[in-house]
Amino acid sequence: MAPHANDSVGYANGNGVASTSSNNDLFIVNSPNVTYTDEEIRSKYTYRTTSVTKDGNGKYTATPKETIYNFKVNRKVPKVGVMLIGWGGNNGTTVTAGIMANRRGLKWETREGECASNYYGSVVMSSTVKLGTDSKTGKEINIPFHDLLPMVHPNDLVVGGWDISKMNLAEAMDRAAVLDPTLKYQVRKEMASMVPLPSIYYPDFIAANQEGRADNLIPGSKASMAHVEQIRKDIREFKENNGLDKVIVQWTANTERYADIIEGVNDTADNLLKSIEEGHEEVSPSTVFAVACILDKVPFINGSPQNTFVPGAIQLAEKHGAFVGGDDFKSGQTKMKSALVDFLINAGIKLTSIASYNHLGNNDGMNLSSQKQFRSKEISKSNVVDDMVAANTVLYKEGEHPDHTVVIKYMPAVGDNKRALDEYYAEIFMGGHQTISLFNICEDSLLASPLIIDLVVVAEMMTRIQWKSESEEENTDYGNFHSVLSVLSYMLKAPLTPSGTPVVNALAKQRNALTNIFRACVGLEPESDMTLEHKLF
Ligand SMILES: NC(=O)c1ccc[n+]([C@@H]2O[C@H](COP(=O)([O-])OP(=O)(O)OC[C@H]3O[C@@H](n4cnc5c(N)ncnc54)[C@H](O)[C@@H]3O)[C@@H](O)[C@H]2O)c1
Ligand SMILES: O=P([O-])([O-])O[C@@H]1[C@@H](O)[C@H](O)[C@@H](O)[C@H](O)[C@@H]1O
Repeated sequence: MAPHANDSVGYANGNGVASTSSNNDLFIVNSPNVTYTDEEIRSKYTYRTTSVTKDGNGKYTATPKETIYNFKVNRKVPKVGVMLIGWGGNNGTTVTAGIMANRRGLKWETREGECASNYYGSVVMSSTVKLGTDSKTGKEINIPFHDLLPMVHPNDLVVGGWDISKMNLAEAMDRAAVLDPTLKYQVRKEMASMVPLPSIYYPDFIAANQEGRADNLIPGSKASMAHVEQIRKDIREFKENNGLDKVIVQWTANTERYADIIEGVNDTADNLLKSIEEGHEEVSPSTVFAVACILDKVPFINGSPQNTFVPGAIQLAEKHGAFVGGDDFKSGQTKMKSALVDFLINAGIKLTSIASYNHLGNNDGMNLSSQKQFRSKEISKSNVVDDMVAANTVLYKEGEHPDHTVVIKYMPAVGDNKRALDEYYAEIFMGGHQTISLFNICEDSLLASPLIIDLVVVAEMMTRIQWKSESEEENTDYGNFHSVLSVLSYMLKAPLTPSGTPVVNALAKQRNALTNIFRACVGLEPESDMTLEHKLF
């Protein structure tokens, strides 16, 4: 893997600019459609699709279509900070300690022996993509995903954030009870020096059982934009105090209830701003944070299932050209579901029932023991099969779908080690049935933390990618991707997409979209897996 900014032979030299020399890059694309300078990679990419029309007899006509896009990637790897809302929680403390341990190359004793720091579970840091095939042997050449584009290295991330609990991160790490004591011991001093910034707490949005934690609050109400302005100030100061080029903000605080969508309150950008100005009680803390970030074009990602992005927030993001993404980290039970359902339905097996139960004992589980907060999670965990079912009209008639139930119970004894029990029931050939029963122990925060890292790295990368279509005037400026970063969907249960565009939950499709968009930025075709070179000879 190419060295990163802090290594002696840096992928990025002193001022963070990736060297022009291809020697420091793991690969260079040899194509007339790709050019490299000190600052940029530019590519001319032919996007091939198939346009389909249907005649009166229901017959389709498929017409291949080509659109040429020009992509521009800023190669300068910036100094990036991530501010977590809910920093003192299980995910927040775990991801912070994890980055710290990786940065220091820590090892620690466990019952199974010595364990070394790693980024397992991060698609960016621990998965590979196929670059191509060896020109001589024809064998696949796979490279680390992280080397596909000049991405930030998580070891270089500066972490901070807010929490309604004033507990320092060492004590909060103990409260989370996720990491091994022999690891905690090595990071304790540094973690103890980290104290979450005061946050905003509107009791009606999270479970009443969270009230005991709320001892670290920004005073006053959200009225007159006071909370928005405080959050904006917090982000500015974090950036200045740490000498950062960029900050990404993520919500990993507790699951909120859904906010009612009310005309005149949160249905438009102007109404939402006016409602916050007036202190309207139906604007949630997560939406207030989102608005604060949007106003300063700080990318904001929602790792929880609530509808933070009310219509007014989306409209505001589009108006400001700010990046937003969400919802709800896709960590364990649902990630498995989105892969298994994809496999079953694409294998022509008629899934007819999904029973999805889990119990867990962490604070998130306690918050979810309240019906309104559970409802937010039930929605995000239930909708994840819709696109796969709708795509197979052979198995399912219009509106037909498998039975699907989601149950979550709070059982303190198991802590963060969620027990997920699933039963998939399906019809198979000639009246047969297949029953798949899964028992999946998901150490929730150890599965979610790498996703927090991937969301930061990919979202930041997206701020350095611009595009324009070939058909536009030569002097037309490049533009950013749409404000709603649907490219983040692989890490999320309920992917947010631009209004009117389809929601894709199939895990393989999500990963292909992410990988192939990054490949296109360096002028490489999507990986088709046809391997005709091994079939036509
Ligand atoms: N595998 C996973 O852990 C996983 C997967 C998907 C989604 N999530 C979501 O991630 C979130 C965090 O999960 P967790 O296990 O870390 O929960 P947690 O309860 O341990 O941490 C949440 C933290 O948020 C703080 N908080 C609550 N309201 C706040 C506010 N308004 N401002 C600032 N801080 C606030 C709490 O004090 C707590 O420290 C939850 O919403 C959960 O549903 C987690
Ligand atoms: O990602 P996943 O394992 O399907 O879903 C999980 C839920 O099953 C769990 O109850 C909840 O506490 C976690 O926050 C997470 O959302």
